[in-house]
Amino acid sequence: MPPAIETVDLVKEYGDLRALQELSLTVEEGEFFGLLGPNGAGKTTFINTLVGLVRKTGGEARVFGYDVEDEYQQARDAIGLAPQEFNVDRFFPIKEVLMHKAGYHGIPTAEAADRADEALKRVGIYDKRHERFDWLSGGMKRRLLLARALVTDPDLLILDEPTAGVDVQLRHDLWELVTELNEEGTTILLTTHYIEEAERLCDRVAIVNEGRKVTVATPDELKGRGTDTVDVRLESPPATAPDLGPYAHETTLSGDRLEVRVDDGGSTAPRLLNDLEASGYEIADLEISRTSLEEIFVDLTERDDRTVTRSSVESGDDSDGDGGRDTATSGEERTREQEGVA
Ligand SMILES: Nc1ncnc2c1ncn2[C@@H]1O[C@H](COP(=O)(O)OP(=O)(O)OP(=O)(O)O)[C@@H](O)[C@H]1O
Repeated sequence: MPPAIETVDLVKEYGDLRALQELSLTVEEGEFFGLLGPNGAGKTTFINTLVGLVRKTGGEARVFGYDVEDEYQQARDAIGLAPQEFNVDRFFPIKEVLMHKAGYHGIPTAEAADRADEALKRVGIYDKRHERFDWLSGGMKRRLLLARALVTDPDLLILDEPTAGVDVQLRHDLWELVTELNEEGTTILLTTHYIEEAERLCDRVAIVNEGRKVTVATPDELKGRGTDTVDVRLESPPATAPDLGPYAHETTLSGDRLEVRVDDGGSTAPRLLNDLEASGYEIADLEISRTSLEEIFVDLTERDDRTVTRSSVESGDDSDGDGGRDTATSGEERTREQEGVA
């Protein structure tokens, strides 16, 4: 079976701007894969290339072995996309929105109606099926985007910041639902600013920055690359920080607290304690803090205007809007988007 997503040296230029720079990524079938990166890193461009909303400038992109341009329909039929922006026809009852979507993918009307009901039940807004999109709350709109992505029963579900701006309850509901879908065999590509979300859900994550792949790893591997801090409280602190072995990358003493940066806090702490005790220090307390994925992410993508959020605080990125973007979008790209084919 070919990979769910395979890109080789993928390039996208918008005029002078290289939004994707030789980006090669492989997502295996059945994976829950996270795409992380600061604002403007190229995540949405990557997704839009896969679903045919953006025409690549160079390189290759395949979905389950189908070339996203030469075999557009086969590739597109395998994907369910819940986009970042609400690109939904506002004037139709939401059940019809879902039926139209199924229709684009060649699903007959009666079956489309059943699938629409099923998808709306699955995301928990079946009782709203006769209402228009505009009348839904923000959280329900997010649920609807997911239902629309599910109505074609896709093998690859792409979620572009699905929990941006939703409340904690809905975030947890969505996490549960996408975990279930993944367990049922759906491959998932998720972009998110919430590090906690990637850590909790993803088998592997790719960190991208300025259109380039920085790294691909499991969340645990990534965390393993950071340094931990062992925080020791000393009974009778010395005037200056003690000299420790080369395992201590940095040693800072403030009052009775000695902070030591090491590669792996769990395995280094006993040695550190021994060394301190052998030098005559009495230890009152010890605490190890692991580097968070967020810190690693920031290290890897360091920029002045980065936007990374850890909690349920809105990242504010929704406001980057569409202003000016369409100028670089071809007529065909725009038409597909407006038709809700995305
Ligand atoms: N249609 C377009 N025309 C011109 N520039 C564009 C267009 N779409 C995206 N860009 C630019 O390409 C770069 C990558 O944008 P993209 O939206 O893919 O990033 P992103 O990682 O999804 O960001 P965010 O996290 O803010 O959604 C940015 O510099 C953006 O301004």
